Amino acid sequence: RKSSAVADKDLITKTEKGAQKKKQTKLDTNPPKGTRDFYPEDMRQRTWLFSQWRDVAKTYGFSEYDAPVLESESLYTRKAGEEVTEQLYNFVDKGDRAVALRPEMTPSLARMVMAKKGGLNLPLKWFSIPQCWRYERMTRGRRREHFQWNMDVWGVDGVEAEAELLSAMVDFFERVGLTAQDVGIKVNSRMVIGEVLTELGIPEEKFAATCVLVDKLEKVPIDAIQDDLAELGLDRSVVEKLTEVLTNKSIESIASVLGPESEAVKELSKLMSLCKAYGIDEWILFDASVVRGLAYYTGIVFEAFDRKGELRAIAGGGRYDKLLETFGGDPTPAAGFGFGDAVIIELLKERDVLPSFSSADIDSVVFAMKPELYDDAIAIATKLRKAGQSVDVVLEKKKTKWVFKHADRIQSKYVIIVAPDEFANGEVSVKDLSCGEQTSIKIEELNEWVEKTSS
Ligand SMILES: OCc1cccc(Br)n1
Repeated sequence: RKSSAVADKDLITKTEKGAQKKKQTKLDTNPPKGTRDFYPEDMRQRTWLFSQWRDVAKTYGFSEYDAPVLESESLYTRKAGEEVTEQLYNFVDKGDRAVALRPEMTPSLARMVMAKKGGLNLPLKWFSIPQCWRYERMTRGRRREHFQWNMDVWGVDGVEAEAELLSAMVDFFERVGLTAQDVGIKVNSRMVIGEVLTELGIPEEKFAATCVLVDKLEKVPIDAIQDDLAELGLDRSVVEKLTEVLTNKSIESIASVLGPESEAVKELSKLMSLCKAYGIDEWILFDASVVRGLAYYTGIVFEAFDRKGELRAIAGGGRYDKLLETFGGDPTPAAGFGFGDAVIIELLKERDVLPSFSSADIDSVVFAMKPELYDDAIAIATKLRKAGQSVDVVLEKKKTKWVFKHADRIQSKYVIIVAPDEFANGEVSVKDLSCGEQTSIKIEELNEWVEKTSS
């Protein structure tokens, strides 16, 4: 047996060697490709954005729900050539199940509604702020995750549901300091395309995939999707007729194309008059070229955009009356929107209306001038916390100079100094960092001080 001293020495050498070995394989501190870390300042910004979304949802009487970020892949196998399903973040799990990180929330919502088999009292007005995922080859270096505010109304046939959703979107924009000069919301109905395709004798089952292709036409030249169009059996004349119809920028002009009995024209006209009733019509404009890229939309569709045209769509949504049936459920009307967390932040920055999130909003830093006063300092901190203040306690022996620098750095409003002489007189010293003034306050009057300074 080695003496304990020798054994200890060996152990230390081994530990050092271990540490050295560990040092060589340095951790990659980046988050996984396409994902973000939220440090405290980022998290304050995210919490602020989510609280704006939650406030609007509450104001409109919507209830929050959630579902797993992981879903069965079968929820998203729609085979309509959508970007959102082609870039699925899917894999086979250890139980040999084909699963995916949700790329959107609506299918989870449909699954939850279907699970209750009519046991839910309609209409439903539900909202959620899920993190959604896509697996895009990093060629374009785009993000693979975002948080998307979802608001949905289930069980309402009429465009009253869409009008309520549009009003909620506008309410959010106004809350964060944007105006109808900054943002517009383009509104259309997929029934416009539906009526044109019916006129041209294209069967109903090609409707969804055609809409997805038309949406792509907005972004790429027609040659890029010629094969897809051919595969769908859409010859050039059909596409030319469609693109000609989609150039219409007024409901009157589309009415001249579709005729006075057009259902699309009727629902669009009704939606516009409801928007006037909400007082949001200056935000809303008809644009027949808006189709959105999700296959399951069946009627009204809309998308919010920045009027300077510098950013991608801010938010989008529409009616999706057939989604439950595609999952084998009962026909249930539904409409909703999705609102991503990235574009809106870019827009608020660009319009210079994004608040600052540098401050952790600390009211007081409390510190014991002498270690023997530490117990008294934490008793005072506890008193201030119970009175409603957010208090940062200096947990170690620090010089006063450090404490003032620290308090300044975290933008605290006050520094409470527990010093021997004042404490012996039943007082603490309070420094107001907004003006530098330092006064003594009786400990038994601290609650009144909190009251006075927080009003
Ligand atoms: O907007 C489409 C989408 C879906 C999931 C994740 C991200 Br980032 N973007």
